[in-house]
Amino acid sequence: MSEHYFTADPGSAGPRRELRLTLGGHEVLLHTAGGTFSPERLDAGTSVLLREAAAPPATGTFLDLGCGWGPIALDLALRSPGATVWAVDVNERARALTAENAAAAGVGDRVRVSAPEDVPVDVAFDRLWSNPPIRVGKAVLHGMLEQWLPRLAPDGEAWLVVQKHLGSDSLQRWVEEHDGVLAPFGCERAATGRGYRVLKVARR
Ligand SMILES: C[S@@+](CC[C@H](N)C(=O)[O-])C[C@H]1O[C@@H](n2cnc3c(N)ncnc32)[C@H](O)[C@@H]1O
Repeated sequence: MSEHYFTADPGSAGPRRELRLTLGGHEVLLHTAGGTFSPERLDAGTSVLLREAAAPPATGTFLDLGCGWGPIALDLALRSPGATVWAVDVNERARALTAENAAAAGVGDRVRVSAPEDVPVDVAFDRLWSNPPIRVGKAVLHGMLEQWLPRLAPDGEAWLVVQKHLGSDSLQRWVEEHDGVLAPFGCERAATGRGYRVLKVARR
């Protein structure tokens, strides 16, 4: 059985940890566990994304694609008091931690934790924020973007953080030059920091 954090069944749970973080301007006490992404600390790339992405609107429907234990979903929900945030992950333990952390942060009623296949098809997203799972390989990553980017609302924006040495520039080119379902979308490099690029994707 695989023990990668990005599988549905991430293997042995490993230690539970407490992390005290400031998300969306609020200090929150969260729990993480082994078998999820970056359980020891807020990932550097996630931190760059939260700092560099344009402030989300106060209301709307947002998506955290690949939520892990939930830092992006919680940041969005705490910043935008009128928003509903879908927190989606294939990893069951990650989803359980996100639900627990959202409840502890007081936003459990606005964070909808879900397996990818359970998000209703008629939900459109005003914002998609993601630290996507690069290590699943290009084919899977590209498939995820082809599945979720077309679900952006007409004025929707996606903000993605990708490590430069893990292919941020080629991912940007791939979106820009896509001549299928992503043809309506442009992709620009909105920020750089600590070896990461923040990409903004929106309809041209
Ligand atoms: C780089 S981690 C980011 C986790 C979290 N958002 C953070 O910033 O700490 C990427 C996440 O994507 C999830 N993932 C992998 N494949 C996925 C898929 N097909 N659909 C949704 N999530 C997926 C992984 O389980 C992992 O939790």
